[in-house]
Amino acid sequence: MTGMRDIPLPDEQATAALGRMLAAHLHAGDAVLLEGDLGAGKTTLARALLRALCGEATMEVPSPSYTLVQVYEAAGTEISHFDLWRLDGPDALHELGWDDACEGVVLVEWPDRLGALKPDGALHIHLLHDGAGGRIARLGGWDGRLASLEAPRTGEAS
Ligand SMILES: Nc1ncnc2c1ncn2[C@@H]1O[C@H](COP(=O)(O)OP(=O)(O)OP(=O)(O)O)[C@@H](O)[C@H]1O
Repeated sequence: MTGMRDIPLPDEQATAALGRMLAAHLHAGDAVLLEGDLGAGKTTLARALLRALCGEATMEVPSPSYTLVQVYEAAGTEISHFDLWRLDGPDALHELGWDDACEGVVLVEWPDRLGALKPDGALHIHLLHDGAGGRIARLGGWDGRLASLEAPRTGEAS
């Protein structure tokens, strides 16, 4: 993928700060595809992003591991958080309301399960272990919008 950008995330606070920073750039119709092994930091990033989007720093953000999707609302826009690890195939995705969800903001964990439904122009985020206890966020896609992202600020209240 061209136009990739690596952001170092030395600790959990940096992962959360990246989530908050990204939230400020998201609009209806955006898709964020979040990849990473077990323990890579997907939940940390997703929770910070959703809390920032909804403007509620202490909001409960239940894992969609079993329900496959959790839906939030912010300023009239629906934000759908999918965890597709247990998805049974693309038909099940339609039953979960995928098509309507894409009119708002979608945040997808395990996006390889989307197959042909993977949205064009999505922001891809791959969280990788950096070998020193921290993580690296490898950002790609997003039709040139990556260049406009500022580096996340750490040290803010999460
Ligand atoms: N940049 C980071 N550096 C070091 N540790 C981090 C970083 N980001 C998150 N962590 C820590 O990594 C652990 C796993 O994070 P998290 O639960 O978010 O991962 P996950 O990808 O959702 O895992 P799973 O797929 O198993 O649910 C947590 O203890 C979290 O605090």
